[in-house]
Amino acid sequence: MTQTAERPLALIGAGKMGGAMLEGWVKRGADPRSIVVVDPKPAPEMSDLLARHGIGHETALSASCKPGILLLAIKPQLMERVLPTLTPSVLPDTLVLSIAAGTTVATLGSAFGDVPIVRVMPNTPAQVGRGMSVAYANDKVVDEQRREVDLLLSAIGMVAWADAEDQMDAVTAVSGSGPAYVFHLVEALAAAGVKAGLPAELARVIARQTVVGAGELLHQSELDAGTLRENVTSPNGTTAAALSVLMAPDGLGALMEKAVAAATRRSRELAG
Ligand SMILES: NC(=O)C1=CN([C@@H]2O[C@H](COP(=O)(O)OP(=O)(O)OC[C@H]3O[C@@H](n4cnc5c(N)ncnc54)[C@H](O)[C@@H]3O)[C@@H](O)[C@H]2O)C=CC1
Ligand SMILES: O=C(O)[C@@H]1CCC=N1
Repeated sequence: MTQTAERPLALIGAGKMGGAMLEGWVKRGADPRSIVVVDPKPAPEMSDLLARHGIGHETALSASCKPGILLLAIKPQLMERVLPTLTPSVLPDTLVLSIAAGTTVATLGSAFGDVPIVRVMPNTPAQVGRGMSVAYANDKVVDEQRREVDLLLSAIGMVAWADAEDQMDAVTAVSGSGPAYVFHLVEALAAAGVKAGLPAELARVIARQTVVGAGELLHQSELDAGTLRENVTSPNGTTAAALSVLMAPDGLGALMEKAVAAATRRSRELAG
């Protein structure tokens, strides 16, 4: 991170997502003096992390603090109330980053004026350095600032750039919310194992480890997901029997399409 004690990164909201990003940066050795956390009510684990690493914490951003980067990680519904309180701290060269679902560049611009703004949609695996972040920049963002954002986000996972702001709603639905779908898959697989006759604890352990192992294999392998799926599937075997259900016209594909469409719609609604 290139932020300094004089122009720190101010993290506004150290909850589940802002906290996951912070934890990712701390694990990568970020200089605690270059970060200020603003949260009126951080979770106890977050307060511990801040204390352990000597990261400054305030309940409101002090007027004297002029962050180099202002990272907004509060709920979209709070933006209208909180943004005006931050305006005095934003200088013309402050880079405003927002991870809020739905909150548009126009909304941020109406609070802060003609400043560089980047919307970022991260996800919680950032906490362990395996995040997926997609960024969209307004036309005030210069190449050096794009590199700065790349550097910041690549420290906690992969980074991609969207070239149109309206793509951010579908991005939110796929990668922002996506970890929840995978965690639900673990829950559903374990529940199905119980229905098939397994003790609950054994079903929980094997469902979890199967997703962990498949994710790690996907991570380490050069093969795409379809090929890795085929490698499990013996002709006329057990996997083929299951996939004939999951890949039926009304199977997982159709369900996923409906789920992603619902999340995309909700992201658009949050824009107001
Ligand atoms: N949870 C996730 O997986 C993801 C969340 N997001 C976005 O991140 C944002 C935060 O979501 P979560 O972390 O899940 O919510 P959260 O509720 O866990 O965290 C929000 C934090 O903001 C703090 N806060 C409330 N008022 C504040 C104020 N005036 N100033 C500073 N901090 C304040 C709260 O105390 C809380 O710690 C949302 O806009 C959401 O759309 C984006 C990607 C993924
Ligand atoms: O559920 C939400 O609205 C946020 C945005 C993406 C993940 N969590």
